[in-house]
Amino acid sequence: MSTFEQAAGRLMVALDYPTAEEARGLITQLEGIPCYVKVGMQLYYAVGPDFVRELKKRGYRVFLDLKMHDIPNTVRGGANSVTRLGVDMFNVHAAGGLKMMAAALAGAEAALAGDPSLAMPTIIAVTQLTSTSQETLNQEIGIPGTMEDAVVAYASLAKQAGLHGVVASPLEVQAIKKHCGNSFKTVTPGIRPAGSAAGDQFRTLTPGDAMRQGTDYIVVGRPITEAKDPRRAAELIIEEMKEAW
Ligand SMILES: O=C(O)c1cc(=O)[nH]c(=O)n1[C@@H]1O[C@H](COP(=O)(O)O)[C@@H](O)[C@H]1O
Repeated sequence: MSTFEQAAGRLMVALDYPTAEEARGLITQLEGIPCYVKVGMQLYYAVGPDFVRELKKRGYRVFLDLKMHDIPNTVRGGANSVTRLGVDMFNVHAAGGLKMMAAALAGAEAALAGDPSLAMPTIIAVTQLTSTSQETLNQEIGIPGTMEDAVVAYASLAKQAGLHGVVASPLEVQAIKKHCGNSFKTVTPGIRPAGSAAGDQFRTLTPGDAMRQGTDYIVVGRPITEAKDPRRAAELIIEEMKEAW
């Protein structure tokens, strides 16, 4: 059985806000809970790298979720910049291909070579967004076959590129671990505590069920940020994770 702190360390709270003030408001409410925080495009495009530096100064582990997807040279540069910023984790789209993912790793390595005080961030690839259904995958995106096969194929490619793990739904965790090994990290959004609205998420599980699938981290946004009492909502999620350990 895990402790509350151990379980909290595997929760990533999505700071999906338009201003630093609102993000700080949530952080203040979650004070003392040793969770990861995720800065995504809404907050980063509004407030930029200074807010990430502020989070690092305050001792948070930061997942910078910018989902890079561009030509290899551009992604190498982007990965270099975010590594120099000192983030603990960042992501790219696996759909960018092997060379693009390898370029992300090379960009991070170049940053480390230039500044030995930096640590290698965990670099992960988005396989298929958790808002994507089987039907959307086949009919709109144009990838045939099952969602699980598509996710596993991208995960295998990410591993081949030297990345450290993937973003996927909790429903695919077991297949990813089976094909890529247990130490290959899975970061799973699409988390919905029982009774909470799915919203635009399609491939979902509860926090407890996601942990039982063997995921490394769960990502939670609105079930915490839109709760009447966000601290209580986060505590209940961590308790559920802890029970399922
Ligand atoms: O890379 C991500 O973090 C991500 C990938 C994915 O496939 N699905 C997904 O929901 N996310 C992010 O995870 C968070 C989920 O938020 P909620 O749906 O509000 O819990 C959002 O910040 C999304 O941008």
